[in-house]
Amino acid sequence: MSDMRLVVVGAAGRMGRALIRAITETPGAVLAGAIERQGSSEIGQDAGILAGLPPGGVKVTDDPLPVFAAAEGVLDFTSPAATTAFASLAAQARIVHVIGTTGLVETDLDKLDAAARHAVLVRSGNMSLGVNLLAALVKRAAAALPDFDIEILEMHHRHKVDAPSGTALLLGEAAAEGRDIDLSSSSVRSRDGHTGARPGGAIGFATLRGGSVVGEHSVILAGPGERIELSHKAEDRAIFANGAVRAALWGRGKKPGHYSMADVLGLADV
Ligand SMILES: NC(=O)C1=CN([C@@H]2O[C@H](COP(=O)(O)OP(=O)(O)OC[C@H]3O[C@@H](n4cnc5c(N)ncnc54)[C@H](OP(=O)(O)O)[C@@H]3O)[C@@H](O)[C@H]2O)C=CC1
Ligand SMILES: O=C(O)C1=N[C@H](C(=O)O)C[C@H](O)C1
Repeated sequence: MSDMRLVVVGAAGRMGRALIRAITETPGAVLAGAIERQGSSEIGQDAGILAGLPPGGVKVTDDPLPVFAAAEGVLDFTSPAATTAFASLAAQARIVHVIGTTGLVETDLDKLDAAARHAVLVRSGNMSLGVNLLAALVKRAAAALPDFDIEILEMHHRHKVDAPSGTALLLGEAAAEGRDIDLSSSSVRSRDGHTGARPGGAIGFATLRGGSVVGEHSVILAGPGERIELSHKAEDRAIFANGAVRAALWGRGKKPGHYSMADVLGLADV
């Protein structure tokens, strides 16, 4: 089979550059395009150079249509507005759309579901192997300890714009699934002032931002007289980028649908 032709959107971003490196290093994948927003100072730049590699001949452009038409997959770690627009283009081109963008709201997810009727879409708040395994462990722990309080703590770099992180929400969903409860009606997103005692069965979120932290998450299960902490620390964005490339290769030839990283990694039934 020929190498899978992949496009990176948001190519000049922190993840965009990591994705270009991951594609270049992965056998079976080849960089077929690099997209940035109109007006970006990186338009016309060689994507390899942008990612700290030797020049590879793919220039950054702001016109996704012809690039998607000649590709088989797109890797997208941008913003909710950009991702919903790219989803419609990827669906028209019938190419695999791997989405790492976080901060998506219900109306965005409806648009992604519509796109997934025509093309393969793989989306996860965290594309790393470690976090997806952690989610499976959290689901089990939450089910095994129904009376323990669950709190999710995360820290990210100072540039992150959404909270709680996509990973924190993914871990919250795993805990809620383990308890057979609905996350949106059980979560406590912030606390300030006289909050009253902790509601039983709540899943709490706490957010820290600062410096250059790539991503750290802890799920704390607190019971009477003892506490369990399940944690993941990301040290390099390559773990997310490698997961995204793996997802694209997995999605090649699959039926249209909205898939998760747990599907890609075979963890969906763990
Ligand atoms: N699921 C996962 O495993 C991971 C998810 N993420 C998520 O990925 C997203 C991006 O993170 P990060 O790389 O740190 O952010 P950056 O801001 O560094 O990168 C985003 C890039 O997308 C570009 N962009 C925005 N809109 C468009 C558009 N319409 N067309 C083309 N390019 C566009 C931005 O350009 P400009 O700067 O000009 O706006 C920027 O270069 C976030 O939502 C983050 O939470 C991050 C890491 C892992
Ligand atoms: O914005 C980031 O950097 C990250 N975003 C994702 C999230 O919101 O969880 C994944 C990772 O933690 C890094």
